[in-house]
Amino acid sequence: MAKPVSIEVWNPNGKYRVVSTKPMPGTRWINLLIEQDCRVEICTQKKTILSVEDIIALIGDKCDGVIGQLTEDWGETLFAALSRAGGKAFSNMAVGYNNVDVNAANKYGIAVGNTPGVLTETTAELAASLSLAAARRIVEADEFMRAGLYDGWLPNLFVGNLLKGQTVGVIGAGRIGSAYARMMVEGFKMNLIYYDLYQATRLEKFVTAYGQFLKANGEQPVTWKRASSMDEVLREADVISLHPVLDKTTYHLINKERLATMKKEAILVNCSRGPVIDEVALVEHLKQNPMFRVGLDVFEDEPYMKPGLSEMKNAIVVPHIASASKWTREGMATLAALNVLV
Ligand SMILES: NC(=O)C1=CN([C@@H]2O[C@H](COP(=O)(O)OP(=O)(O)OC[C@H]3O[C@@H](n4cnc5c(N)ncnc54)[C@H](O)[C@@H]3O)[C@@H](O)[C@H]2O)C=CC1
Ligand SMILES: O=C(O)C(=O)CO
Repeated sequence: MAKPVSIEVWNPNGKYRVVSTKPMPGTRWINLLIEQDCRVEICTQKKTILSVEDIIALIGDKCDGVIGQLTEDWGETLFAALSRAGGKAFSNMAVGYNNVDVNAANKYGIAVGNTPGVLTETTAELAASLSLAAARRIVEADEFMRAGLYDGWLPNLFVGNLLKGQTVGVIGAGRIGSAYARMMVEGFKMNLIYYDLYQATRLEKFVTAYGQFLKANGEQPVTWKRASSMDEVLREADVISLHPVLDKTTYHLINKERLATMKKEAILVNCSRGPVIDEVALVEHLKQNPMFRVGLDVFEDEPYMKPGLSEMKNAIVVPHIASASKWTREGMATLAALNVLV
């Protein structure tokens, strides 16, 4: 049995017991729960990733709902424990729910919620930031300055890629993929090629209208194409950003063979889930192709990186912060609380 976990309690006499496995930003989510007569217990344990045993200890004998995190393994064991404690709802503070076994939740009659929408623009902005940082070699250049290596302007110093007029490729043109595509098309006048199982009609209309606007103003219009396969995107695009869900169909979507079909100077960005890329194959590809660059927010064995990745100058790595804006994180916490109330 896991050791007892430390908790902070709000509204101790509330009728319903709701547990949050982590402190979350803002107080709105706490107030919403208190208004509905909940006793709110927040785990304050100094341990980033809670084990299944830790969470079972938190659930205890009586628990009406849990707000959990994407780092936790919400499968049969936890849903059985929550059901035994009388629980009726589980809310994942994330839009991605690949850590949740929805079938197990259904089996125990536990409703599952996630937090879509409030993180769309924030996540797309990080994907755009990584695209720009990779194209213009911002991290390498910053390290160079801090190391005191700059001794004057040079024609060949940190030469990168111009985005204007190049092609941006989006794989998974849902909420975030479409928001990212709009940023890159409108902000940098890139042409779009995308692959998704469904047609992104609103995105296509946006790019068409923007292209017409540019043309009417005497500028080169932007274009769009819906690719019939993912491979077409990989072959044609200069910057490729991955935004699909993680499931069986997208696991290792980017592998050794597919990396080999990409342009030698392409940029690959991943703000979806780490296992969408075969990270071992990626490290090898980065070694063999120094002009190929990546911007990664997520990793196959999070929080770890595959051997060799951290040494690659052509990789920018950030710790799963794509949705980390104050507004978004407070919004995610609010949605997560509303999910356990309905
Ligand atoms: N790095 C981070 O902090 C964040 C990561 N995410 C990840 O981004 C994912 C996408 O989020 P949203 O855009 O809100 O979801 P969404 O459901 O709107 O978009 C996902 C898209 O992927 C497409 N898709 C599914 N299977 C596919 C396949 N085999 N090939 C191509 N496309 C496929 C779907 O048709 C859909 O359009 C989440 O599931 C989550 O894993 C989301 C937010 C923050
Ligand atoms: O929401 C998600 O899926 C994340 O990865 C974190 O915002």
